[in-house]
Amino acid sequence: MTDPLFDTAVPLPEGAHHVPGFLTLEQQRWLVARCREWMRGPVPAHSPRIRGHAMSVEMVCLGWHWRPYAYTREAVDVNGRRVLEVPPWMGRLARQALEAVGESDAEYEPDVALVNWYGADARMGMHQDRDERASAPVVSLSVGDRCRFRFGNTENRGKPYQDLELASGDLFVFGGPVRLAYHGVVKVFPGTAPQGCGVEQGRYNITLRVTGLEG
Ligand SMILES: O=C(O)CCC(=O)C(=O)O
Ligand SMILES: [Fe+2]
Repeated sequence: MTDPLFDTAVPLPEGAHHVPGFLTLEQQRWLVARCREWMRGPVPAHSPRIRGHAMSVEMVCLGWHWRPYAYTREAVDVNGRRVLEVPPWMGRLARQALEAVGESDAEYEPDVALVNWYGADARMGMHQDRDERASAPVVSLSVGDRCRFRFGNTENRGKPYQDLELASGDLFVFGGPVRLAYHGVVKVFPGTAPQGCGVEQGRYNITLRVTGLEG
């Protein structure tokens, strides 16, 4: 189980917020069903390749297709199809998320969602979300197994960083002064997904962002 002291011992920097249990189990199940649909197509889930190496996550994108390191409307590195739009309910959910962390923004309209699937051995190296031109916050939702999430500094991949656990239903937001903080997923803890979340084993993460791109 997550020790509540684990997260509260060191406060997160200004602009970063963690809300455990933001999504109900019912919302989690519903989101998982949508993720599974999106992963079937029109652009199937794939593992993006970075300098010749496939990432360990499987990803599907809505709104814009991300590949290292650019956004396009068509999945040029998969099957060339145009990605699905970000559904309006995701925008509403993102605005609720910002409200929940005290960063209400009625204008927040994410135009891209990256949906990542982590199997038992998947992880994500320290990186910045920096292919967006807009400075709006990133809204991240997790469902399934718990993971160790590393939230670092804006300068480099190394220390100082904070490790926290993201569990099923958790919300994480980073914006403002830490919008470009390095972050990554160090480890997924297999078999820790709660009953009823829609996932037996593995982890979904959805990040909602504003690209600031046109076209
Ligand atoms: O899985 C996570 O919690 C983080 C995902 C992430 O950093 C990304 O998609 O850029
Ligand atoms: Fe990221």
